[in-house]
Amino acid sequence: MELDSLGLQHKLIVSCQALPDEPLHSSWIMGKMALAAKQGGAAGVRANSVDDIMEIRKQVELPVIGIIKRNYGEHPVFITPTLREIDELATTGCEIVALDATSRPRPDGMELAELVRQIRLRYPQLLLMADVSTVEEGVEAQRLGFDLVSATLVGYTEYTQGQKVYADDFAILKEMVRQIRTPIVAEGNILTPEMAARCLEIGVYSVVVGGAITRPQQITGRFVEQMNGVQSASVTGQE
Ligand SMILES: CC(=O)N[C@H](C=O)[C@@H](O)[C@H](O)[C@H](O)COP(=O)(O)O
Repeated sequence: MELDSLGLQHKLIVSCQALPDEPLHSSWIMGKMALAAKQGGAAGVRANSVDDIMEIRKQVELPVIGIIKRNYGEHPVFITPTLREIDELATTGCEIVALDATSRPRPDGMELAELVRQIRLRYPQLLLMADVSTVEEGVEAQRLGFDLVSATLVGYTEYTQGQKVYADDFAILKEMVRQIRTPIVAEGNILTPEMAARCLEIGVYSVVVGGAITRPQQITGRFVEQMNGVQSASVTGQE
């Protein structure tokens, strides 16, 4: 499959995810989230688990980036960690699969290069998106032939803790665009429409927005945080 045939270039992809410990955990709700995203003009969807992807595909005809988040004990690699998750995702017909492409060892001990080789052999049609946390990991993902490189894990690996993709006017994305020819995806903590537009100016291929659209507990939290500590005019006026 050709990436450019999916119509994702310079477009918004909405991540519709709610894990078991989140209030909206439900394939039915994720299907409706995807429908709402489509009505709002999203060009694609990112989703977790076979059940959610199947429901989303019933609701919308948009390209899907599929992942399976699975924990193997205490192992830190959890986004599509092994070939087992790839086999499961292949049953959904999702156009793109995203997987952890950090330099960390995988739970089954397989090297990333070998995993990519096996996926290409089994599923030559599948497009592969590398979820990385550093520019160097993005460079390596390009070398391994990934179709997309996404900044998904910036700030989420032990060695990038505390980093935000938007720091210093998206410095890390600028560096990825400069060093990597593979299309770059801005993902993770893109919180406003202005931020998404800025990522396009910087030269990314697409922007993935999750929580700021589909996690109401996060959206509510930001309202509350902003409002806390503000003294209302009427209260201060009475003093
Ligand atoms: C680190 C991790 O587990 N990221 C996950 C990857 O699929 C999702 O939980 C995020 O929602 C997604 O990347 C979009 O990011 P944000 O929700 O910040 O817009």
